[in-house]
Amino acid sequence: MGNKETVFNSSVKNKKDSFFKSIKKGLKSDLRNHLIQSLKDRWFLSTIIFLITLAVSLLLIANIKNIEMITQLLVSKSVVDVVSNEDSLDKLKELLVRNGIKQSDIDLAMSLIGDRLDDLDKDAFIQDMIKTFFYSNVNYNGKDLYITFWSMDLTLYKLIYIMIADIGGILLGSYVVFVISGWVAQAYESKIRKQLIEKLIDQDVHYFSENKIGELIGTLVKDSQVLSKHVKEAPVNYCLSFVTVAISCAMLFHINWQLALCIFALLGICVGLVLLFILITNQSTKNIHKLSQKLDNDLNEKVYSIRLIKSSGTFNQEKDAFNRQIYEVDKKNKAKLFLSEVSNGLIIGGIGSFAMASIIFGLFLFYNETQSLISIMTAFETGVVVMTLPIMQLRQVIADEPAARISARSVTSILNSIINIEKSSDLLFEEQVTSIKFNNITFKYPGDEKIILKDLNIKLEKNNKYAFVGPTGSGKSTIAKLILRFYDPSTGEIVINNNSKLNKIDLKSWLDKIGYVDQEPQILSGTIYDNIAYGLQDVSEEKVIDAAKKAKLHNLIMTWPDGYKTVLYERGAQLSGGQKQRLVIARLILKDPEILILDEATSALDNLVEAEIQAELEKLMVGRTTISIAHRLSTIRTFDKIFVIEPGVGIVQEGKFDELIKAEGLFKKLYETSN
Ligand SMILES: Nc1ncnc2c1ncn2[C@@H]1O[C@H](COP(=O)(O)OP(=O)(O)OP(=O)(O)O)[C@@H](O)[C@H]1O
Repeated sequence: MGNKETVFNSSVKNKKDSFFKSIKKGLKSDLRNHLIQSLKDRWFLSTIIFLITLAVSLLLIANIKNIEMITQLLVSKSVVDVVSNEDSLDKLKELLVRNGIKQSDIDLAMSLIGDRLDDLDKDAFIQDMIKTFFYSNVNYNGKDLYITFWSMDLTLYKLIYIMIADIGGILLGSYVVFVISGWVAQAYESKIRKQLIEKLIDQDVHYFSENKIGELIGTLVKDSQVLSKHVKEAPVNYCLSFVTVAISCAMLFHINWQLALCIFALLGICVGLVLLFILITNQSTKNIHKLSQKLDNDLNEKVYSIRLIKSSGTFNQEKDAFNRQIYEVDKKNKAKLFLSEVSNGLIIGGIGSFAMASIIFGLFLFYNETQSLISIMTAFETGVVVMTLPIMQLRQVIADEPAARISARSVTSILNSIINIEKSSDLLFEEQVTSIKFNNITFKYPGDEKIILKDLNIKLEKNNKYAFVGPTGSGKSTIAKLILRFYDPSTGEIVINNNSKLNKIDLKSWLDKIGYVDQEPQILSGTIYDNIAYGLQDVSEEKVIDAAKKAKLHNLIMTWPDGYKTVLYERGAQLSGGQKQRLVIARLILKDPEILILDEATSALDNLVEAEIQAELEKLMVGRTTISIAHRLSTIRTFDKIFVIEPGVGIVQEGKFDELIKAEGLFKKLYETSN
């Protein structure tokens, strides 16, 4: 028994702790930081938003007083109407007779006071009657009923004009506030997108292996939008609700504290329950977001590998897999609605029916005080409606908050991600590259224990052609990636011209000297002209055309109706493998780099096209330092030095093609198996 109790107590304690933790976390959330930052960024506009929101709240609240005064004047008007009516006395006599008073008694009474009635100052009588039986603040001057408020004599018509002006002010104020907060949100969304793009472009290559591209794009597109929508709506609505509730609370307590206490106790219960259900649904919102992110990512991946799906005939398999995922998200979303919509129900059904609740409370409290009932209740009704309007508006903001919180977290996690490879430096590399030296390089991919390169010591010199060969996975491409600084070595250093450490020099100034061809030619959607000139500023049209001619691409381009303005599809989908490689070579020719890094540049081509492209590359290699990673050993016959790498061992042979082919070893084996 004691044990059970301890377990129960500790589980209650844990739940309590996690409840308070989630409240604390909520207060310190990334979302809150984003909201504050967005307001700080546009502090002037934010101040205007705050002031106009304050004014709108005051205008809303002014209606409470207005309605109270209008009701008082209307009730008083009925007194004036009755007393001023010439027939009223006769009607009163008829009424008395109908209800059992003798006509003779009435005549006797009238003979006693009848003459005096002619002398009666009717206006003073009406005034007195209203003040005695109804409202002490209502005055009558014989023509109009009015209430003196802040030294103004307010008649019924004046109050109606004020109300119309008030409504106009609320409309205009709300419109202006939402336009301005839209600006603030739009500016923040653009800023966030800009920062995300900058961060992702600056981010290390490794980051894109660790994080899914679909999720990153989702954050860039979807999360920044969700966040900006929240930035647009949350501050205005919270501010409007807070100010309106606070001031109307003061007014309602001033009108009648007992009734106000009942309403605010009810409001407290509803708000508490809404917050509780938001916290309860938080976890399922997170789970759904994760599932949706996975769906986005898979969709992105599958569209990217559509050729694989088409060629493997896995259409139905893929459709089924997606349908399953969509069904799962759908099911979870529907299940979540049971809990999440309780908040909506509470706001619409609970807070929305406060006006009715106030009538019920009012009836109990003022059953025997009819006059109080009419004016207090009318003012109260208005007050409650005014107070609940912004809260109803806040409903959507509250419903969207969990999703906005997750989006804020995704955005923040990208923005706060650490970049290990420093790209900019004061040390610009402007001299010619005479040597690249690998000093005791050991390399492991980040987060991976496997050593890919161990104690690597090599020197690459100007105008020579170097090749790296070896079985698959031996680390050839990794060497190219280290020279391009996709990664920094785990230990050891790469030294340029015997005096500059590669990780200390400005990366752009270094990459300006390198032309890199990947296994998969990198082609962007855009015109063929822009693709050739990619990354270069101020290149003349003549030079672009000249480069295309040298890469044997010009004649093909001229057969297209739009010539150099032809827009390429994504990844150059309408080009053949050979045409893509020629485009990349044209880009290299135009860039005219000192160093060429060719990572299996021709491996995807057939023999005939490969021979043609190889010939273009050979021409390009003249007078440059070339680093080639080659599977086809025939392409490196004329190279100055070939490094042979064995996986897990490192460089096991080096020398010229003719020397290596004669020696017993890995190179000979590779050569024999490739033929
Ligand atoms: N981003 C990465 N994260 C972790 N390991 C990686 C990463 N990229 C490559 N590797 C591993 O590093 C090793 C060397 O890869 P690398 O691409 O350099 O080999 P390679 O010799 O160029 O192979 P191939 O001839 O097949 O292109 C491989 O075992 C590979 O699995």
